[in-house]
Amino acid sequence: MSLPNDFLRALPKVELHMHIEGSLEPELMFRLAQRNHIELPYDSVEALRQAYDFSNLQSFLDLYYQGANVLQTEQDFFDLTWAYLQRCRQQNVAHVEIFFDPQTHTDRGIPLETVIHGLTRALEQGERQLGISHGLILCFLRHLSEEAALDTLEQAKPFRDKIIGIGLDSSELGHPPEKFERAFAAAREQGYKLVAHAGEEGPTEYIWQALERLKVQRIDHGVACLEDPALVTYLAEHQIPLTVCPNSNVRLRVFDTMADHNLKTLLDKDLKVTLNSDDPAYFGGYMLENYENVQEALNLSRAQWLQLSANAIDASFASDTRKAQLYQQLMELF
Ligand SMILES: Nc1ncnc2[nH]cnc12
Ligand SMILES: [Zn+2]
Repeated sequence: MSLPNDFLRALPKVELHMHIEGSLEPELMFRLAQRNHIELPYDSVEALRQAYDFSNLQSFLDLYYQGANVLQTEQDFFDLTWAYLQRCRQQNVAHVEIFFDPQTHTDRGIPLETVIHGLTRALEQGERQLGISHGLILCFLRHLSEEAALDTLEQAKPFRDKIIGIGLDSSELGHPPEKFERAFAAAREQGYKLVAHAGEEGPTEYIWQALERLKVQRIDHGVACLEDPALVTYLAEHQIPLTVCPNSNVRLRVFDTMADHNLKTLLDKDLKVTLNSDDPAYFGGYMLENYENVQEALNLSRAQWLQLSANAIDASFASDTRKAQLYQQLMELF
C-alpha cells in the first residue's frame, strides 16, 4: 500500500525523545569550535561525519560527549536549540519534549544557569514565533553516581518552573535503574514527571526496575520488552508509552536493518508506541527521516500512522488544552 505524496511530511508530529546535544550538526560544531577557540580532532565536517560509524551505544556516546565540549556560552545553547526548532518547523513538528544532560556541561565548569537560559530562551521564542510548544526534561547520566544525580537535582531547584521532567540516559549496561531509586523518589516529591531510558541495549529487567522502582510514566526505547511476555502484557494493560527511535536503533546496531526492527510487532501487541529521532545529527535525520525510513522498510498503513501520531499526543506532558489542539490538527488530515 502506498501513502499519498507528502502524507508523512504533512502529519502533525510530536517528538518526545530527542537529546538536544544530539542535534549538534557537524557544521554548527565547527562554527562553535571556531567561535570558542576550541580545537577539534577532525580536519573537516566530512571527516567528522565519517567518524559517525557506530558499533554500539558506547561508541556513539564517546563522540557525543566529545562533541558537546564546543558548547560554552548561553548563545551556543540558544543557537543549538534554535537550529533544532527550525528543523521542527520544516517537518511539521508541533510539540517537543527535549532532553538535556546538565552534568555533561557542569562537570566541565559551565554553570547550569548558562545551559538552561540558552535552551529556554530558544524554546520560548519557538513557542512565540513558530507555534511549537515544548517541555524540557533534565536527564541524569547513569554512568555517574546517584550522589551526583542528587546534587544535580538540588542545583536545578531555582529552575524548577522551566523543567517538566526528569530522565535517565547514557551507558545502560551495568547501570540499572535501581541505582537511581532515591534520586527519582526525590524528583517525584518535587512534582517532576519521570521517564527513563530502559531496554535499549539493556535487559527487560531494567524496564521492570524503571517502572516499579523509579515509577516512571514513560519508557525511552523499551524495544527489548518483547523478550518478556509478562512485561508486554503489563505495558499494554497500563498503556505505558514507549518512545521508540528507529534510526537510532539501526545506527547503534540494536537491529541489523530497519526491516528487522520490531516496531510492527510492538504495534500489533497494542503497545503505546511513539516515533522519535533520539540524536538526529548523529543518526541520519530528524523526525521526518525516521518516518520515511520506517515507511520504506516496514510499509505501515494510514491507520498505523494515525495510531502512532495519536499515541504521541496522548503520551506527551502537554496540557489538556494543547493536546486538544494537536488532536484537531491531526484530525484535519484524516
Ligand atoms: N540513545 C541514547 N541512549 C542513552 N543515552 C543517550 N544519550 C544520548 N542518546 C542516548
Ligand atoms: Zn535517547
